[in-house]
Amino acid sequence: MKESPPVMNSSTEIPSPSCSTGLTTVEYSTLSATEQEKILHLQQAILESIARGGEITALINQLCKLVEQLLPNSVASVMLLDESRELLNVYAAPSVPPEGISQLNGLRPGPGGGSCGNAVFRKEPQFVENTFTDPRWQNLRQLAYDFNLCACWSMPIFSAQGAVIGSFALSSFEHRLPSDFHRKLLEIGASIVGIALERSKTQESLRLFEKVYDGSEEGFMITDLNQRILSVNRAFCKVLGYEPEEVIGETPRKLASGHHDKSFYSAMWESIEVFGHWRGEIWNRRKNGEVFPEWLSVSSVKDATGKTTHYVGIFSDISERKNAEAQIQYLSSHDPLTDLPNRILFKDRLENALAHAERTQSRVALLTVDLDNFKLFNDSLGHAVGDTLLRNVAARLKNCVRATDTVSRQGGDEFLIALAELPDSDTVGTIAQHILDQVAKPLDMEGSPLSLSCSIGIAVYPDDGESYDILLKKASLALYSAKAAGRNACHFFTEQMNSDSLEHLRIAHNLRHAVQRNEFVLHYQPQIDLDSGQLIGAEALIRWNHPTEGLIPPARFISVAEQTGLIVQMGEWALNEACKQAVSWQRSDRPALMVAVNVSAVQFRRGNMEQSIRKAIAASGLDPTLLEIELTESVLLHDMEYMLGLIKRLKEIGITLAIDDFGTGYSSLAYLKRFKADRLKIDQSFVRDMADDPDDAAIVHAIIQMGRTLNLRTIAEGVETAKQVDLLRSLECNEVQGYHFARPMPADAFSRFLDTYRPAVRE
Ligand SMILES: Nc1nc2c(ncn2[C@@H]2O[C@H](COP(=O)(O)O[C@H]3[C@@H](O)[C@H](n4cnc5c(=O)[nH]c(N)nc54)O[C@@H]3COP(=O)(O)O)[C@@H](O)[C@H]2O)c(=O)[nH]1
Repeated sequence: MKESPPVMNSSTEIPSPSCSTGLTTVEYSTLSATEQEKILHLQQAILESIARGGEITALINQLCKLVEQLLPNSVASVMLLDESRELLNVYAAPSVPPEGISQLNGLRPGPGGGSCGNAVFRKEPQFVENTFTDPRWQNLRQLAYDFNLCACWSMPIFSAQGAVIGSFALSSFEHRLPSDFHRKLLEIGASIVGIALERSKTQESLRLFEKVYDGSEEGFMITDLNQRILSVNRAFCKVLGYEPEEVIGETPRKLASGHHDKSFYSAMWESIEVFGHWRGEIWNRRKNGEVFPEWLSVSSVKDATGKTTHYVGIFSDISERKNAEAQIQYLSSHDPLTDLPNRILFKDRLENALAHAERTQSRVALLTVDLDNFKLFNDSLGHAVGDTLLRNVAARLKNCVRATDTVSRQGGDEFLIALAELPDSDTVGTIAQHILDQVAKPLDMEGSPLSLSCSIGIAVYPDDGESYDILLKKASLALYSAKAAGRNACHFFTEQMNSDSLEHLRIAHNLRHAVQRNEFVLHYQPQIDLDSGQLIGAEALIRWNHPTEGLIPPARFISVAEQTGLIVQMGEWALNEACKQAVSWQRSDRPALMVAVNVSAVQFRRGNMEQSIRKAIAASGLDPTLLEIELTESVLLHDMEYMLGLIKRLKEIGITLAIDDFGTGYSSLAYLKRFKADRLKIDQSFVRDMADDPDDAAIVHAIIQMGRTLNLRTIAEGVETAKQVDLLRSLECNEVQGYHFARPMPADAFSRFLDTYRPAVRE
């Protein structure tokens, strides 16, 4: 049995010779005075060693040597059972050569296992006078011969519980039997070894406990039955900041944080009394006053009779874990960019506000806020600037509402606001207008002012709905409507929006079939050169020729087609059809006609525009210089580098480029130059009122000037009156398009128009 050395102290008792094994022992009094004296010397020597605090192996080796001195011509040995309790190994045999030890190791106790094997097997002393002949030495005969071990006397060693753990033996180089004195030596030897090993085990356990107790990361506290602290470990002192002497004698109440009421402690002590333990989270106070969370386990310690004698508390400081949990909790409920609550927390807060509003009969408004053209800023100025803009907007939104309201970021440039406890809907309108004004205030971006705007959709509880989902859906519809109405506006939800959204779904469903059945037609609207009055081209405009509803204008289905992606197929068809048609109009007696085709942003993102255009030209045989594609500014600014490359390649084929709805977007000179646009189409919203509104006239004038500076032609769309024509001419606009000249018409009607058209004679 492998044993760790014990640490013995001077209080360790030398066993009384009569209490060694419980076997019949030699009476001390039967020994002679000299023998008694020798035994006393032996005990004294061992005691001195113990007093010096020697190790157990050294102690047992010394014992062997001392006993050997008392029996000349002999060697002493201690063998112990291994952990399996099946084999004996030499623990100490200071005078036996190593070869002898290796022959002895692994000895199986049994009738032929020599004196030690038999002592352990039979649990009683074995005195073999002649090892060469005795049957008990049958399995060890060779050893006896090799080392001239003529006789061998062995005494079993017992544990405190009475189990045999090994043997103490004296092997003699002469055939002989032990005298009483020798038997006494054996008894004392076996007894000392037994007790020393036992002590060693206890000491080891104690040392282990001490190690755990003092080396532990967890705080330990031991109290008596009255909860007076008896002992605390190092971790306790480290966590709580007390020295042991500051808490010993006190009760754990010294550590109380005041965070728990009486019932908490009563429940805790009830559990300890009934179940013997309590485990849970508790807030305690450090010496410096700081309150911190602990994971505490308190157990009662009972004696052999089951009576509680002590309480042990073990705890760990869980502040860090709690902080990490709080951090995770925060991150999972907040947007990292703006620090605003995210969708999950927003929903929770709104639902609480709704429950409160139901009780107090008040109103709650849900606002969906979306920045106008944010993507343009993000793509053109870079994401770092985009992030700064979002953080600024978040701060402004928070400043527009009360602390009890919630502003949240849903991702991208979308924000949600919950306004709680509102007296009426008018207040919402006022707050929404304030938000529009605040967001529209120029931002200082590293010295350059930057203007943003936003659109807001509003749904109000209980008028528009009673749940988060319904209010969100309705506020989103209202937002959609605000965007469609030209942005920088706030719209309250109306039932009309609901039916519009149902209409949207219906269109999305039918559009798919329309694409399969090819239910589209192109109408063409003439474009006139203002100077000469000549018809120079046509804009191809798609219509849905619905089997039951008749011609449906693009305003009703283009955005749905874009959202569903169907625009890619529809746009490809329009391109092919317009090219074919333009070729069919070509006749020697007619001037060459340009055909302009609208191309949506989605076609650039999802389709292969370059290939589609090349194919349409190849299939129709149209001179590429007679094809113009109309793009809005926003298409060009999305993924600018890619678009620059693509437009460059298309222009190399000869295709021309018109910027549609010019004036409503970014209107930047820089990108017009980079993209080498050919024509600017002045948005009809400016043309419509230019005759009456000097601001619109000024914008039209500025666009025409800008075009001239950059060597671009300008075309005004939506021209309906002669007055507008005159004004545009005076501003030196190049071309015009509008109902004043002709509405968009089917291809055959356009063909007839071509034949009958005569430029108006200018006065
Ligand atoms: N991606 C594609 N978009 C397309 C395609 N065809 C059309 N469209 C887009 O739909 C928008 C609306 O088109 P439509 O209803 O045909 O309106 C055009 C004209 O009918 C209208 N117009 C022309 N003159 C006047 C006028 O004097 N008064 C007045 N009130 N309206 C007039 O303007 C529209 C032409 O606009 P524009 O394209 O900006 O030149 C249309 O704007 C396209 O965006 C398609 O095939 N693909």
